[in-house]
Amino acid sequence: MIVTIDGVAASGKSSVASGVARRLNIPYVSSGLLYRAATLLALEAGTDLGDAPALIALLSGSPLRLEPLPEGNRIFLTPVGEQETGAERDLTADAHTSAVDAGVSALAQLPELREWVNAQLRALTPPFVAEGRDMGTAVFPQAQAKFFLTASPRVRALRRVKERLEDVAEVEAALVARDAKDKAQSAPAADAQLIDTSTLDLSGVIAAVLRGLHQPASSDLS
Ligand SMILES: Nc1ncnc2c1ncn2[C@@H]1O[C@H](COP(=O)(O)OP(=O)(O)O)[C@@H](O)[C@H]1O
Ligand SMILES: Nc1ccn([C@H]2C[C@H](O)[C@@H](COP(=O)(O)OP(=O)(O)O)O2)c(=O)n1
Repeated sequence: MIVTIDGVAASGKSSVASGVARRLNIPYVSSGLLYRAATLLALEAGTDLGDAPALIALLSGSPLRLEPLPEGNRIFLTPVGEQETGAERDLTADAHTSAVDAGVSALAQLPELREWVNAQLRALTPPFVAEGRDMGTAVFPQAQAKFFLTASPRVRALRRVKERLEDVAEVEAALVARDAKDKAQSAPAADAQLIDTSTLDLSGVIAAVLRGLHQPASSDLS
């Protein structure tokens, strides 16, 4: 079984995917974490976020390992020279900074980078919950159940500042700008169930998804 949870930035995808996956006792997979880790490595290496061949070359020499932990995915890099020792660097926290937020959409619009991410996702063995932007459309169109989360920009910004202690108006503007840049790959699947999470708490959204696993496609659960 594959369940997809797509949605706009900070709509609750990873928290909801984690909660649903734990209830179903299966892993969940964060596709955004792969885009974020690639962006972090590019920023650190000074690689142009629009230069697909240079990015692919950088990533080919930077072995990444996505660990689909139920309580939150983590991503690890084996740094150059550490292949023998097996020592890894945990990139997860550094992949969630405002600098990565600001750069990730440029990299994510490159077809070569999307293929790099998608190949890793398609190599995974089901069952799992996959979350991102295009899980139910481009990557796993065959998924058994698909969801698309939205929430108003202000609600999403208020949720994010609880994590990062930044200015709400600035965070809201950055979220809206990123939604616009990610629009091409962020359309809901025709058979996705839409959930507006603006007035639901996390357990309410998880419950709506669990109910929706048994609903016909294309119903509005909000
Ligand atoms: N329905 C909700 N009600 C309240 N807070 C939520 C809800 N959904 C998510 N959150 C909180 O909002 C923040 C962003 O959620 P997250 O799962 O990281 O979103 P995304 O993966 O879409 O970026 C997190 O701090 C999370 O705990
Ligand atoms: N399937 C995906 C997942 C993420 N992306 C891109 C677009 C997003 O701005 C970044 C980061 O995604 P992520 O899901 O981690 O971001 P948010 O938690 O929603 O802020 O990656 C994508 O293009 N396709």
